[in-house]
Amino acid sequence: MSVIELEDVVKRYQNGAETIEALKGVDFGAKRGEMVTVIGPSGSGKSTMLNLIGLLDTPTEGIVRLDDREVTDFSEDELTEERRTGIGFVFQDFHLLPMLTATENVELPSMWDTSVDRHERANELLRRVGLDDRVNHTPDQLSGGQKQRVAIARSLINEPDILLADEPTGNLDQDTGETILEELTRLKEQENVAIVAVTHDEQMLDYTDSTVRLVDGVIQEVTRT
Ligand SMILES: Nc1ncnc2c1ncn2[C@@H]1O[C@H](COP(=O)(O)OP(=O)(O)OP(=O)(O)O)[C@@H](O)[C@H]1O
Repeated sequence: MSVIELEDVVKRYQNGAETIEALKGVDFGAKRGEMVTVIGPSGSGKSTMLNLIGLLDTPTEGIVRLDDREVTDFSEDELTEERRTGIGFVFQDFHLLPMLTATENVELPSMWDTSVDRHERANELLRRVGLDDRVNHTPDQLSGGQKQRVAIARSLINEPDILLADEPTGNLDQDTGETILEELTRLKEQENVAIVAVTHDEQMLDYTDSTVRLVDGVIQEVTRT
């Protein structure tokens, strides 16, 4: 069963008198333990799709389902909770806080949670991404690939069901990009998360379970690897 699903989703933006149809009836799903990559040219609607999957926006038409529940049935509090704990985000430019150590950056999204030893869990996640010897380093003391590993560890701190990755290799050279993709491939199974990645990077397609090609707001092709 898909943990996140879009059914015949249309998204229109109103720009003054102009209406832009960014998604024109998109069907999409991602399961736990699976990586789905959305690829397409600039302006094809990838970010729009990611915003809907991340519950950061709502469709103009169609249905978004999370764990088989229609998102329109969620209360504001439930939506906030899902965004905070159900979904982890990884960005092209890492979004780490420069004054904080790797451990503190990883802990940050769980600051409200008093039920766990956050420090311990953050260090455990950093160990899992191979950074046990960098826990006390600040971002300026880390390479690009190491920063992205910290960001991946941070995205997992609240044990999300879905990890959304927006151009995760966009700021990395090819070799480093590959190690990050290997890391994500390993983690999707270990952590049992659905990974939805958006990219221009064709090298990602070697690592993904399924590729969705988006062109001008329409899914042109779905390829399973
Ligand atoms: N808030 C907005 N208001 C108006 N139009 C928008 C808005 N956001 C996106 N669009 C338009 O919707 C279309 C899809 O944009 P989107 O950002 O989803 O594309 P993308 O595939 O992510 O592009 P890129 O790879 O360049 O980031 C584009 O034509 C864009 O100009």
